[in-house]
Amino acid sequence: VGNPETPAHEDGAPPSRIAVVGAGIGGSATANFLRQHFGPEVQVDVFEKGEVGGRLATVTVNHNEYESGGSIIHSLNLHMQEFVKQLGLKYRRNVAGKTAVFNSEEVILEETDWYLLDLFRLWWRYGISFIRLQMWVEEIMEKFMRIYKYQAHGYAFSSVEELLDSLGGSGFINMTRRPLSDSLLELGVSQRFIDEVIAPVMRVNYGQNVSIPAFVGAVSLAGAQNNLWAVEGGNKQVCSGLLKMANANLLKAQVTSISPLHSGELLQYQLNFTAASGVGSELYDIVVLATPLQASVGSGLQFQDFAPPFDELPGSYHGTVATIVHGYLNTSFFGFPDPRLFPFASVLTTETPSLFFNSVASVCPVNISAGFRRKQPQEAGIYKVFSPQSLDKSQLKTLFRSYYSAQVTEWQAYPHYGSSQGLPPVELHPNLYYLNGIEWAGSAMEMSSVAAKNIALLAYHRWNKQTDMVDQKDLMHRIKTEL
Ligand SMILES: Cc1cc2nc3c(=O)[nH]c(=O)nc-3n(C[C@H](O)[C@H](O)[C@H](O)COP(=O)(O)OP(=O)(O)OC[C@H]3O[C@@H](n4cnc5c(N)ncnc54)[C@H](O)[C@@H]3O)c2cc1C
Ligand SMILES: CC(C)=CCC/C(C)=C/CC/C(C)=C/CSC[C@H](N)C(=O)O
Repeated sequence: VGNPETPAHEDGAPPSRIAVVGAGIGGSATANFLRQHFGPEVQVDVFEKGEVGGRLATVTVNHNEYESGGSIIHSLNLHMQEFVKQLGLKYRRNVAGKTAVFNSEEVILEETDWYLLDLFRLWWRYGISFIRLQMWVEEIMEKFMRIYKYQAHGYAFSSVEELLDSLGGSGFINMTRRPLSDSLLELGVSQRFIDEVIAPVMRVNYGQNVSIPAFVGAVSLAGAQNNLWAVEGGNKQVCSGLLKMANANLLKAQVTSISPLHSGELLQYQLNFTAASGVGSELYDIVVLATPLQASVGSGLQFQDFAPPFDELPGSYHGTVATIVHGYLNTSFFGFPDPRLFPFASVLTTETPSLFFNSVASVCPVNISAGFRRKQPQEAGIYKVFSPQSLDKSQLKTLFRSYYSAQVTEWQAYPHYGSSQGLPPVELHPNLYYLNGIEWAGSAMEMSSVAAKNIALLAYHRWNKQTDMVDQKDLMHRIKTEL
């Protein structure tokens, strides 16, 4: 759409006003990076129609908060790590707990206290599938980490395809197009391992099956490793912290439409919005849309007067329900009549039509005081259940012997992978950028953060017509030889 080469200003003046639509991690990180690149003078307005944090949110039970959206962060997610450092926030390590896999009749796989025994069991059941898988994920992570070097050197990409190509060549792009199961079978991973281990991980993390693309499959598997952390006090604090650090103006308003305004050589964008106080309209030099634009998500944003016309993007988002339950887990349902003998903190499930939930896990509050311990199943505890639909009373009574409360969050959670072909564009119009296309490669806090840094760099280079910093090839080599 549009021609990215058209300049907004001919005179080399910096932009005076930039708008970001959405104050999730993507929008907040964008505001922060825009401030870093464009300097202290530019006005950065961030529009948010709901809560700062977006899909990073908590629910409160008994005066404690629990993550109901994005909850875990990988130890090699360096943007998230850097935000936490810069904001003076603290890490919260995962409190160890054992995982089991349930197939609707019995627990088919269980972690024990003995690492070597677990390894032996995996080898006995699946051969060397798990070693092959581990090496595959490590290799992908290693290539993915190149992005931090490229971005530190100021390089930007005009599309998600260009970004992926620079990290892992055509192999990475192909991984966004072919099913995870095909890639793993080709790798020599057994069908049994795919059914009993990989499928349960895809169900808990993306609510979908092993036909999701291999790239997001690898992101999901990285999210099942044991080097994970979260932000003490709640992940959404990163968003409010970044907005503050960026000295951005937060406007609690829903942007209802956007249209380009040409006046001679000058191109600006008019944003119309609705706030509690009424409707408003503002002009901006650069606009970043940091929210999914698929119809099923309902951003309420309309594109007006774009030639050629431009509208919502194809594809849909996947509905996932997170239910935070305070109660007594019905361990009999999993084949453990005596709750004292149920050793698991989380139960994943295989792809079984009769199962009405994807996973159930005992969860820790966002503030873990010293000496915190997980509740035993014979005690009332706090559990998070992921399911494709809201749980009815009888389903809740199946999973819990009794419960005090059940708080439901219905998310348009992540792309419904396979509902659209190809990856959405980053550049929608000369100075109008779209962040959330990256989710179609993989949806995670760090993916939105990587996209945020990329868009801030791209907007800066486009504004200053620095074409040599965009879509450069062979960056590994170039960086090695740069002074
Ligand atoms: C249940 C669940 C669990 C997850 N678990 C993890 C996890 O453990 N680890 C991980 O890394 N990721 C996880 N994710 C994914 C992660 O949460 C998302 O990828 C990430 O938060 C997306 O951030 P974002 O800022 O790009 O989008 P969003 O958070 O969706 O932000 C978009 C914002 O834009 C606002 N907005 C929309 N339209 C308008 C408008 N017209 N005007 C003004 N504002 C508007 C919205 O209100 C929203 O606040 C999970 C997601 C879900 C739903
Ligand atoms: C972007 C890279 C390289 C790694 C990110 C790995 C990661 C943290 C993936 C998590 C993905 C995700 C959408 C998880 C959802 S569910 C999380 C958790 N199991 C929960 O119970 O909330």
